[in-house]
Amino acid sequence: MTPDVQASPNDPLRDAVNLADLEALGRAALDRNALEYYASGANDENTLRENRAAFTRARLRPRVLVDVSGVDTGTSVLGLRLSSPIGIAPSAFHGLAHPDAERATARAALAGGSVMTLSTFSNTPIETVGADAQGRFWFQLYLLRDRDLSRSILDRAHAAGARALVFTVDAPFLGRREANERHRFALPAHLSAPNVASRAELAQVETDSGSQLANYFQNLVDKTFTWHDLDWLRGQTPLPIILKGVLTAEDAVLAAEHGCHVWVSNHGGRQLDTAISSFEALPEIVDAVAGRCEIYLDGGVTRGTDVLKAVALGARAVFLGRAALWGLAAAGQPGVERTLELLQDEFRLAMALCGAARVGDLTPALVRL
Ligand SMILES: Cc1cc2nc3c(=O)[nH]c(=O)nc-3n(C[C@H](O)[C@H](O)[C@H](O)COP(=O)(O)O)c2cc1C
Ligand SMILES: O=C(O)C(=O)c1ccccc1
Repeated sequence: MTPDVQASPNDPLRDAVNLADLEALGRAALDRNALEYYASGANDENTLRENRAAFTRARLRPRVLVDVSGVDTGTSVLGLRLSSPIGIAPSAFHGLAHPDAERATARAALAGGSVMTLSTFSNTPIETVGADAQGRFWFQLYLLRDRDLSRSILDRAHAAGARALVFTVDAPFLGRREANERHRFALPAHLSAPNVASRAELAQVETDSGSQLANYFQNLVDKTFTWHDLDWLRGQTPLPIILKGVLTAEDAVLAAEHGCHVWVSNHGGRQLDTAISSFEALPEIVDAVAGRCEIYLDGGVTRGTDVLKAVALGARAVFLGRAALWGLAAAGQPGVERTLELLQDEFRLAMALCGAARVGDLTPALVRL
């Protein structure tokens, strides 16, 4: 007789039953430099923790005796069909996680019927990722002090098939991730940021104190940009513009008035420590925007019930930052696919147990804050 252990060959990805299992696999695959870059939040990491805690505190009010024999998790973002309201947030330097870097993430998003947001600071050129993603990608912009370079990046993203421009507005300066300062985070020599700078430029960055990354970023990114300049940006690209890093009703109203969509985020707790959790910021933003634009959310999403709560309260979709990186570090493309699959399965079950057969059936009445 064959023992059970042999009947089920050891496959760590298949054996992972939730995103925490994938996180453990991903963490184990990284060296200290990469792990601290991915995991860290700003300062005391209050906001990092609070993003998770806010989801956990909110309680569900499930409805019963609804036909949930065929739950449909499908939705759309800016007209793009998604298999569920789960996308991948932009994060820099996927090459720290896996040799296939952003190409693995893009292929996983395509395979999973999701959408990937490609960071300005990817290790892979926009064109390569665009070809892999086959239209299932948005491009995230850090506006650079070099406006000509910014413009050329925008042109390239559009030409490569990006469906939207995600303009990050919460990082004129990088928050202080103290572990990265203490251990002088540096991009390994084999990696570069081909959309913005050559490896040679990167190597010239002052490294005798603190994080190489923070210095590098500070030199490149524009800090003068205001609401008045949005019309300029509007003129540079035909793509829909999403402002990422909005946390207040006031700014959400300004975004809508400027014809932009809103991405509720505190950058995964990596920028302003003690900033409000994105989940707690959501209701006032939904209220203020009053249907004028789409609203997305990221920060601490690791459970199907997190997705359900955010969507019930008015988010069109949620996006995964670190969760996708852990999957990527664990196993490349199949790891990110598993992350998306596990979370989508959890979301489907949560919908069924809440008495919602369609994403459109998710309403604020399901959530008690
Ligand atoms: C390692 C790392 C790198 C990131 N790089 C970027 C970036 O290049 N551009 C950006 O807009 N946001 C960046 N973010 C923020 C994410 O887009 C997202 O807001 C955040 O990770 C969501 O929180 P979560 O990690 O809890 O899911 C980064 C986040 C992490 C963890
Ligand atoms: O680390 C980050 O959160 C981030 O947004 C970033 C992106 C590029 C370079 C440095 C930091």
